[in-house]
This record gives sequence, C-alpha cells and structure tokens, in this order.
Amino acid sequence: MEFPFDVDALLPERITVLDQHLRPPARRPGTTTPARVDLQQQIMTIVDELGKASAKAQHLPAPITSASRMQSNRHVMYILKDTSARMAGKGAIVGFLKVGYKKLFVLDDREAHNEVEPLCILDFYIHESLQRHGHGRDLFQYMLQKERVEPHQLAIDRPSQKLLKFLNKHYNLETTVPQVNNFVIFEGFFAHQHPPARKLPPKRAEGDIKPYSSSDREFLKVAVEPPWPLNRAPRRATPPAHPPPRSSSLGNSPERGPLRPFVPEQELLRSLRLCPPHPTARLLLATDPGGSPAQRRRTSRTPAGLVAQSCSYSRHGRLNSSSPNTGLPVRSRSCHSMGLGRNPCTRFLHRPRLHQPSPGQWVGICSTPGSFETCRNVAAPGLGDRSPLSHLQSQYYFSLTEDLAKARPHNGCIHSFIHSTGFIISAKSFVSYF
Ligand SMILES: CC(=O)SCCNC(=O)CCNC(=O)[C@H](O)C(C)(C)COP(=O)(O)OP(=O)(O)OC[C@H]1O[C@@H](n2cnc3c(N)ncnc32)[C@H](O)[C@@H]1OP(=O)(O)O
Repeated sequence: MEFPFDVDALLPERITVLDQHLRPPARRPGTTTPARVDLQQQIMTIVDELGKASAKAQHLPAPITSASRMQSNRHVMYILKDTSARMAGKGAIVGFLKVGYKKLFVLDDREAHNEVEPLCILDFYIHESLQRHGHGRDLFQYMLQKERVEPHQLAIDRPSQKLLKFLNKHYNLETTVPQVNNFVIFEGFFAHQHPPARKLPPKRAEGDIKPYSSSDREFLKVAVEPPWPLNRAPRRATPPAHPPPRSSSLGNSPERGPLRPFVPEQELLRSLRLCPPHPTARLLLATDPGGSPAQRRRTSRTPAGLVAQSCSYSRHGRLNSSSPNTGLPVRSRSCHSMGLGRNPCTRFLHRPRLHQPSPGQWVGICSTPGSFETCRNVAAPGLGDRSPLSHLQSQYYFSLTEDLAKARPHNGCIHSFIHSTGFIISAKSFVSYF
C-alpha cells in the first residue's frame, strides 16, 4: 500500500509497533523532520487506510481498526513495511497485525467457565498482492516474540478462513475449544495458566460490573443467530467448513452486514429504569400482589408471571398446551409477534418465573446484546448477589444450574428465553427483578 508521503522515512524499521499514542517512531539520523503533528497525522492516515483495507478484505461493513479506535483502546498494532528494492523511494506498507488483552469468559473442554485475560488477535491483514509470501508469518512471529506468548495461549477474535488456515499451517493450531462468544481458542489454551491468560479474581464489587470482553467486531453485529445452547457445535478436530465465529463461536456470531448502532448496556439499563411501564403492564401492576418493581426486586419468590402464561413458547410445539412441569398454559407465540419483545417495559410482563430456585443457585441473564450479567438467586431478602460473569458474551439469558441444557431461547425474542419450566424469562425483567 502506497501513500502520498514518505513511508520509508516515517517508519524506519521493517516492523513498527504502535500503541494508543500513535507516536511516530524516531527518524533515522540525517532525515529531514517535518512537524511532529504532521508525522502523527501520517501515522493516523496509515492506520485508517490499513483498517479500511482489512475490512474490505474481510467483507466487514466497517473497519474495526482505525486511528480513533486505536487511541481509545489499549491495543498494539504491528505494521510491516515493504523493504524490497521495488519500493525504494517513498516505500509502502505490506500489512498489519493488531492485538490486545481482553477480559474474557471462556469455556474449557469440560465446559466450565474461566475468567481470563488473554492476548487476543483482533485484526490481521496483508495486502492482497503480497499474501502467501510469508509476510503474515513474519509479522505474527515478531508479535509472538515481542509479547512473549505462545500461539496456543492466544484468543482469536472471529478468525477468517484464511487466518485459520494460517494458524494451522504455521502453528499447528487445529482443535478449537467451543465458546459462547466470538473468540476462538485452541486446545492447549488452558494448559499453561501463566500470563497472558491470567485468571482474574473470582469476585468483584457490584459496581464494577461492566459490559466488557466484547469482541472488537461486536459493533458490527446485525443479525441474531440461533442462540446458545441451540447452536452449540461439537468439538471438532478439523477446521470448520465456515469460519469458527459463525460455527464454533457460540451465541453471538453475527453475519457480516450493514452497521447497526450499538446501544451501551448502561444506557439501556438507564432507559429501562426510567421507562414508564407498558400500558398493559400498568394494568397488571395495578392488580399485582407482588407490589412495586422495587419490592419485587427484593423478593426471591414471585407469584406467577402473567405473561409467562400468555406469551410462552411450547417446547413441545403444541398450541395452548400445558407446560409439563407446571400445568400452566403455553403457546407457540413469540414476544415479537405480540409486539412486546423489544419494549424495555415488557420487564413488567415477563415476570421471572423460576421454579423456586434454591439459595445460592446461579441464574444467568443477558441485559443487552454483547453483555451479560448473572445474579445469584438468594433466598434471603435483599438484592441479588451480582457475579463477575458480566464478561460473558451472550445475547441470551441462560441458567448456570442443572437446567442449563434445557434452557431455550424464546422464539425470535432476543431478550428472553424459555426456562425448563416452560416459562419465558426476560433478561430485562430479571435486571429489574433483582
Ligand atoms: C482475527 C482476524 O484478524 S481475522 C482476519 C484475518 N485477515 C484476513 O482474512 C484478511 C485477508 N487475509 C490476509 O490478509 C492474509 O492472508 C493473512 C493475514 C490471513 C495471512 O497472511 P499471509 O502473508 O498470506 O500468510 P503467510 O504467507 O505467512 O502464510 C500463508 C498461509 O496462510 C494461509 N492463507 C493465506 N492466504 C490464504 C488464502 N487465500 N486461502 C487459504 N489460505 C490462505 C495458508 O495456510 C497459507 O499457506 P499456503 O499458501 O501454503 O496454503
């Protein structure tokens, strides 16, 4: 990739490492030095152009690498310059590799959750005219040495087919450990729990819960795939027919498509709290023995969820049949079809109806796409005990109890799922419930 300025002088080394400051490297002695601000502008132009080229190569609707994203994240970019004779003069850029540490919740091969902070491969691109010439390997190898990591310790953010083949060829990475998020990890990831895959403290204060561990590609999300556990892929020994993010990366592996604005979780939650109840909800609340949402939030036992009765989904595919566990009526009708699915106020309607969870039982919720929270369902009065599982990347509720495998998404309704009792549980209602 060529630029209208002297790339060769701007980046004296074959590989340049950039962090969030995007500082221009020191220039070779004897080189004329333009104003520092101009140099930084040139660096930013390179980063932006590389990001665009990478997005195009990966058929992404928008770049996931840009100067502004670099400045707002603690990512590291390795930029490879073309040092060949044909590029004598202004020089050219061959490609780049972007990495960064991310707090992730990953499943091990026993499907146990592990909170780790591995180095992640976030973006990787070699110019089309120079692919399969070993440049990618040079860059990758340099990064491994600089970051002092082994390939199997890495987590890869939605790798492309080419990258999977690359990792297989150069580093023998083949068998993946299925995940519920967009990240792909390989066998051996848990073999060495020394940094960079450092385990995080098991618990953190409620206020610390943040919607983090999101994939850099999260904001590109548009379509909702069948959620976990429905889309669970078996452990495989060979690279998948489709890129793992779409097949083995479970839960939120969107198809690439047009951009949709991402609503931050806190914003959504704020709006949830401020949002007046849905008119129907008001009606229900008026006759609700459970009292105000605040009261319910402090109650671990709830009366039957009204909408759970009127808007539930039959796992047995019968209309107006009864739930096998509760005897209550269930119908194959989605929240969306009732016009309720995306209304935050439906939390009042989708009253959680767990089958009297026992003290200390874990139940999971997802409050917004791309973030996840869990609450310990405590029998004692008071607020539920928030867990650090907020890092889990799932668009769906799920239960961490023995019912987990039976939990199913509500038909097309991304904010609710069907508990094994047959009741619809809304993530949002759960937030307010606790
Ligand atoms: C987390 C993420 O960043 S996912 C996005 C990864 N980036 C992309 O998919 C963008 C387009 N692809 C590229 O930019 C490059 O192909 C990269 C970065 C994946 C690899 O860089 P390269 O310089 O081509 O790699 P290098 O030459 O060192 O290794 C070649 C090997 O990579 C794999 N590979 C590279 N290109 C291809 C391709 N078109 N088809 C299949 N495999 C490929 C193969 O294993 C290949 O070995 P082979 O030629 O013997 O089959």
